[in-house]
Amino acid sequence: MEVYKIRGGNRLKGNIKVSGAKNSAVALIPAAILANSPVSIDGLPEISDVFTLKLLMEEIGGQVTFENGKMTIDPTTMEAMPLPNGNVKKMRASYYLMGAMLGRFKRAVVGLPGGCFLGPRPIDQHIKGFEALGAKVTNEHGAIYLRADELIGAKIYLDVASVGATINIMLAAVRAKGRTVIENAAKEPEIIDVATLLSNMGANIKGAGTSVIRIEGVEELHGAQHTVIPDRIEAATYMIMAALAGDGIRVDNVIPLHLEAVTAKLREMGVKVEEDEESIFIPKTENLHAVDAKTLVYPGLATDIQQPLCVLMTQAEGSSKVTDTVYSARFKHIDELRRMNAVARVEGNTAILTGPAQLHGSTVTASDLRAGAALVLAGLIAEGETEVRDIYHVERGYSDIIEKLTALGADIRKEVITPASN
Ligand SMILES: CC(=O)N[C@H]1[C@@H](OP(=O)(O)OP(=O)(O)OC[C@H]2O[C@@H](n3ccc(=O)[nH]c3=O)[C@H](O)[C@@H]2O)O[C@H](CO)[C@@H](O)[C@@H]1O
Ligand SMILES: C=C(OP(=O)(O)O)C(=O)O
Repeated sequence: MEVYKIRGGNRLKGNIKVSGAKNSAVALIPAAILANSPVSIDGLPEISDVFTLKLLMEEIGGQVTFENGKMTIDPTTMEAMPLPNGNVKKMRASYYLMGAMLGRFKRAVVGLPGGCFLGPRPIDQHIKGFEALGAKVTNEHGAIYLRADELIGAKIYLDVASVGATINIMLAAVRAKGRTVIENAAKEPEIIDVATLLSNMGANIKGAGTSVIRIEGVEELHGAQHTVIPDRIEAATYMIMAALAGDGIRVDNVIPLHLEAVTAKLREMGVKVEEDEESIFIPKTENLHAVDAKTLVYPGLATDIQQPLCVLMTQAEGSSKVTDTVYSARFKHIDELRRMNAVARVEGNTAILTGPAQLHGSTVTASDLRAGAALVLAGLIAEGETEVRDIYHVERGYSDIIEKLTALGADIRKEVITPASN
């Protein structure tokens, strides 16, 4: 089993470069299925979700190269191969194969996705959208079967502003006949990024990034070149790390606008955040104040940053509260932080953390991606050694994390431990 071993207490300094956004990358790659010639995507993060998608593109017959963050996907030889099991289960966003394959082939078989368990994660809104476009959708032994004679544009009101449902419906609707209108669409920057690639492929999409997206279906989509936007969640994680353990850290390759909610919350806690055009500098933080926070859909504070933010709250003077309104059970990290001496508890969909607490190194387990990131941050400020287990979750979303943190002065390494030392 691979683990991270972190010796806490080092002060960190220097520049850290954010990689391309996971939540864009995992939709941009399946979008290539819709083209009739190769699609190239630059700036992709080297994370397991991207490697898994490369395998999935190949499983359905695509020719794929991936070098130095650039993936070129030739979709011309792809077929509507059923994907009921296997790689689709390793990640959440394999659900985008449903929309993209339905758009291109008018049929698909895709196993229900894996990914982070954050409490229930239904895909009913995706399915409602596909059905509205004319697909027959059934769940057979844990795989979703989608079939349509033709896709016809429709008006779809999402009951929840779901990122995945918005993108998935967009992927199918760009090849439907006529106009699709998605109302109460999610507004996350990754949706704009995917719409930009699709538009460059010849799609007709208006309103991405607002709550109403209008799509006029087209007969064909062609190849295109695209560069993925920076990962705002990775950036926010490193901003929090800078506030916890930094003696001056510049986070490079960011779009500050995408980070407004986290920047505001950090400032409220007493962190100095100096924004530049494409970077953010955080000088050494002296005193942290307790705050209350609530996760919301974009442009609110992202649920994906709630778990790392909890670590900062353990270091703030007083009692902080963070309520997760998107995933009410996303608190598995709290028990692990308590093992490290954090003073924290969960009440309903709210975590309450009292600080400042001197964290102690411990053996802890990452229950999901951002819980893992939170435990890495906690390990960096803990007294003694922390061992983080189940790091495969972390590697779904943080490109070169060991190299990036080591370059700032962190004492973190990956080790293989044998079951005997469990
Ligand atoms: C690959 C990817 O982009 N993952 C992100 C995406 O996940 P994902 O797209 O899966 O999350 P959604 O935006 O769909 O989920 C938002 C909320 O809507 C609910 N819901 C969603 C779909 C549905 O059909 N029915 C339903 O009830 C969910 O349970 C959740 O409470 O957005 C989440 C919320 O910002 C982030 O945490 C994930 O990092
Ligand atoms: C929950 C996350 O990812 P996914 O939706 O891919 O599981 C995340 O990125 O924090």
